[in-house]
Amino acid sequence: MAASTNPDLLAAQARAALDRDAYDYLATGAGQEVTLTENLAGWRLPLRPRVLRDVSTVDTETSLLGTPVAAPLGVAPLGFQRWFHPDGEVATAKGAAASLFVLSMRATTGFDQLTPVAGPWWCQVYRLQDRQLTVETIRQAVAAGARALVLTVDTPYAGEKARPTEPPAGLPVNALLPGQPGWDDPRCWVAADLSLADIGWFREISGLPVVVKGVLRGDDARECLAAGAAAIWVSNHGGRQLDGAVATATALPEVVAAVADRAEVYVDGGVRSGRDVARALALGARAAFLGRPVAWALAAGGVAGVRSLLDGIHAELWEAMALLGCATVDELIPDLVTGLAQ
Ligand SMILES: Cc1cc2nc3c(=O)[nH]c(=O)nc-3n(C[C@H](O)[C@H](O)[C@H](O)COP(=O)(O)O)c2cc1C
Ligand SMILES: CCCCCCC(=O)C(=O)O
Repeated sequence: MAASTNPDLLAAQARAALDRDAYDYLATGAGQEVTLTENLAGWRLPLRPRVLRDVSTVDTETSLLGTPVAAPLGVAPLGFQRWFHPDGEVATAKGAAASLFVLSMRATTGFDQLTPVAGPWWCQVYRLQDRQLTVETIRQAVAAGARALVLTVDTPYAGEKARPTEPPAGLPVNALLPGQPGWDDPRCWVAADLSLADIGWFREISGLPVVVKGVLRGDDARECLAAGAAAIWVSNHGGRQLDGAVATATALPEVVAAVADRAEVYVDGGVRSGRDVARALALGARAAFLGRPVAWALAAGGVAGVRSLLDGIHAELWEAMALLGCATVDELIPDLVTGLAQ
């Protein structure tokens, strides 16, 4: 079982538990994996703790689009989770029940098995080439209790990966979609003509807030908000799309400045500790999401592995806040990492 947040240890445990293809699919970045590496480096921002602050109580609670959460962290959408563990998304959702869980549209488990075990959850979506299939899937997500849609916008085409990613025959790669179409069915490929107008379309057909995931620029963030987005998620898909794209820790301040408190901003990519979550919040994010570490923990330890990882990250965040001199998440401000006033 994974008993640590140490990313090297978790990755080694996952490597031991998985076959080579599954491990490579999980680990890979796009191109020469420059962005994959830069995402990690981006968070190595020196911390500037305040001392002589009253941290006799430290409160990590916040809310995400109105949903109260014990800590400002969540599980990023990860496709094909039954490739990593027989219980796949069900195990992850159980392990993450105290956090926010985002279900991938490329899930390998149907809504019916997932919703009885999940805490609060959002559903990640693409606009598929078949609009009707998209609509029917979203109607099911709404009926199953999704509290928001996370529209991924950085994947008009899948970035060419450094390592093989072909899922094994028999893995139900479209388990959420009516009829469970196969991997090679063009109706389920992502629509490459996705536009700002689709943000309003997703909101209308679902009645849910739409979080736009995959934004790296302030001007794009402003346009998404004007088009009806409820929140912006700074992401480069964990370095799996455009290799060379800016690290998310570097992109975050520009997006936060452009959004200017009009909406919540989230971030993922290379977040590996509670200290990284504290850095993300100091730079203006409302929450940080974890991708690969959750899948490593799932592969190595199933439900208990995921729970242990998220509890560990939460504990690290608590400690980081206490030692930074912050009693609440609102006290995590840019000065603590940049030396610049808010
Ligand atoms: C194995 C794997 C599968 C992923 N599947 C999806 C997906 O289905 N939809 C999506 O929007 N992002 C997907 N992502 C991107 C993650 O949601 C997230 O942006 C990224 O993993 C964060 O970086 P990190 O892995 O360094 O934490 C996937 C990432 C990985 C590693
Ligand atoms: C390599 C194509 C699979 C796409 C579905 C999951 C995903 O987004 C990923 O990055 O992997």
